[in-house]
Parts: sequence; C-alpha cells; structure tokens
Amino acid sequence: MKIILVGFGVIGRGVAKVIDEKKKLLKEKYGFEPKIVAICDSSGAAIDESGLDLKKAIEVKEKTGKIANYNGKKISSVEVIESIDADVVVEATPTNIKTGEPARTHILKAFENGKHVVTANKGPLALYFKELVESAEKHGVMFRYEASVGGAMPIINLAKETLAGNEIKSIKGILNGTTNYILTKMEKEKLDFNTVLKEAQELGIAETDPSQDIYGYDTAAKIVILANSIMGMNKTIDDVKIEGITRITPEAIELANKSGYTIKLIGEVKKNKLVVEPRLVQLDSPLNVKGTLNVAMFNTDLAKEVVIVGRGAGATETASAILSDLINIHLKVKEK
Ligand SMILES: NC(=O)C1=CN([C@@H]2O[C@H](COP(=O)(O)OP(=O)(O)OC[C@H]3O[C@@H](n4cnc5c(N)ncnc54)[C@H](OP(=O)(O)O)[C@@H]3O)[C@@H](O)[C@H]2O)C=CC1
Ligand SMILES: N[C@@H](CC=O)C(=O)O
Ligand code: NA
Repeated sequence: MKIILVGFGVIGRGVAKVIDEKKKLLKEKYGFEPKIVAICDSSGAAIDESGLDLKKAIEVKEKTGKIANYNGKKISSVEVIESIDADVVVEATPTNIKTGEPARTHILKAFENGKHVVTANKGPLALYFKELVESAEKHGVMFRYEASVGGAMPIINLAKETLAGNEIKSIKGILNGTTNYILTKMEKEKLDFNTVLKEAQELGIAETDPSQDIYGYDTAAKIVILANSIMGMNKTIDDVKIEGITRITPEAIELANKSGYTIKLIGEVKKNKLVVEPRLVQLDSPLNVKGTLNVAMFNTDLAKEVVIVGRGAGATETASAILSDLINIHLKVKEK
C-alpha cells in the first residue's frame, strides 16, 4: 500500500513512527506492507516513490522543522495528492472548525484522484460530512476516520460494526483529552488552568489552536461526527449548544467533591439535541475517568448501556486508530 502523509506534526510523525516500528508484524500478521511515498507539511514535501526512509524523515523534521529539507521538494500538498501514485492519503493537518481547510480540499482531491482517505481531522467531518461521504462513494474509494473521535478509543468503527442492528438512542461522554487532563490536574493537584494547559500542549494532546479544546469546539465537532456517522443525522457544528471549561476553577471542583461529585466536560447527542457543557458527574460514575482518558456511554435498545474508555489523544494513541483504518482498507481491498 502506497501512502501519502499530509501533515507531519504530532500525529503525522506518530503515524510514521508506528508504521516504521511495526512493519515486520504488519507483513506477517496481515500481509500489509505500507510504504509512505510522500510526506507533506506547510513547507513542502519529501517524495520517494520507492518509499521514504521514515527514521530520516522524522529526524529531518525534528532537527530543521521542514520536511522539504529531506530532498528539497517545494511542492504543495494538493499537487502531491494529484500527481503522486498512491493508494491512500492520511490527512493529519490542523483542525479548522470554521472552514474545515486545508483538509476538506485535500480529502476531496484525494477522492477525485481515486485515493482512499484516512483522517484524524475533525474540521471537514464536522462541517461537510455528507459532501465527503457522497464524494467517496461517487469515486468508489474508502473514507475512514476512527481517529477523529476519541483518538485510540474505539468508538466509530465499534458502533458501526459491533453495535450493528442496535438503535442507538443517545451517546454521551468525555471526548476531549486536553480538557479532561486540565480538570483532573486542577482536582488532584489544585494546579491553575494556564499551567496545566501549557502541560497539555507540551504533551502534544492539545489542538494546534488550543482554544478549540477549552471552549468546547473540539468536543462539539466530535459530537457532530458521531451524530452524522453513527446516528444517521445531518448536523453541523452550528447545531451544537457549546460551553467550555474556562469558568471552572479548582475551588468549584473542590466544592463538588464535598458533595460526592466532580466536574467534567460532557458532550451528548440525544434525540435531536447536541450539547457540550461542564456537568456534575458522580465520583463513582463510569464517566469519571482521569487524565487524557476519554469515555463514551451508548444507550441502545438491544445491548442496553455500553461504556467504552480509551486514550483520546497523543501521538501513538491516535496513530493506533489511523493504523487500524489503514489495515482495514488493506484487508477490504485484498477481499476484492
Ligand atoms: N494531537 C492529538 O492528540 C490528536 C490530534 N488529532 C487531529 O489530528 C490533526 C493533526 O494534529 P497534530 O498532529 O496534533 O497537529 P500539529 O499542529 O502537531 O501538526 C499539523 C501538521 O500539519 C501541517 N500542515 C499545516 N498546513 C498544512 C498544509 N496546507 N499542507 C500540509 N501540511 C500542513 C503542519 O505543518 P508544519 O509542521 O510545517 O507547521 C504540521 O506538520 C488535527 O486535525 C487534530 O485535530 C486527532 C486526535 C488526536
Ligand atoms: N485536542 C484533542 C485531540 C484529539 O482529538 C483532545 O484533547 O482530545
Ligand atoms: Na477513536
């Protein structure tokens, strides 16, 4: 499988790292032989149709900040997607919740050029879900986005496959690792908001623009993706009532604790209502998970309540979801 990797930040480099480390296992277990033939960032691209040296690519990026220094290609991501022979585009550029760009254009160009897409990017999914899914179908290619909600936490593919046949009445949970990390540190170590936000950025879990995390827009994007991809709705970010965690203080959490509660940023889709807000959560609730963990509670007709927990952010955690989508595309293509 030839792969074009667009975006070489925390997630893009995480994908390159896990593919490099797992190549023997992937071949033996799945007959899967991924080859990254191009890597793009905002400076240009590294291109080698025989397969890039991923250790060297990561080293060049970390040392110089520009992937174009690998072999000096000043070429745009769109030109790479249109001109380089590849099977899949992995889209890992920053989420832009207002325009969905540059990812929306990257994804549509990939489909138009007969390339499957795997993405972690919530922007285009939250703003143009129907357009993207219809374009993939029209061009006969696959479109997978497990990493876009809950990072490593299996939620989209689990709902589509393992909960198939269920009526999913509602989904609610903690879908942002950065804000959960902040609230956990404020609760346990009484640290102030800005100190912990900086820590989250250093951990590489915050968005490129962390205001998307703390004002609730990242969670809102994920709720829209779940509503559209799992519950068959046709919503956008404008349909979500959104409040973030900027009003929450260590003292407020301490007060909640005294009554047997904590405070969590909860996203919920139920009937036709999509909400993101800080809520009191009982200390013994399955929703009371810590640190960068995410949790989602499904309410279904057959399986009743189903609760899933996993790491919602981080380089290798998110790369895990992207890798599973790549393997699934490989296996489905092999079946044909
Ligand atoms: N971090 C996490 O834990 C998770 C992130 N995500 C999503 O994954 C995506 C990537 O996140 P993350 O890696 O953390 O973000 P980073 O900011 O670390 O990396 C973004 C990358 O995209 C590159 N880029 C920006 N514009 C373009 C462009 N036009 N063409 C090609 N490359 C471009 C940047 O280039 P340059 O290096 O030159 O600036 C950078 O390499 C986001 O959509 C995010 O929401 C999803 C789940 C978890
Ligand atoms: N910034 C996001 C990254 C994953 O989607 C988060 O903190 O969950
Ligand atoms: Na996920």
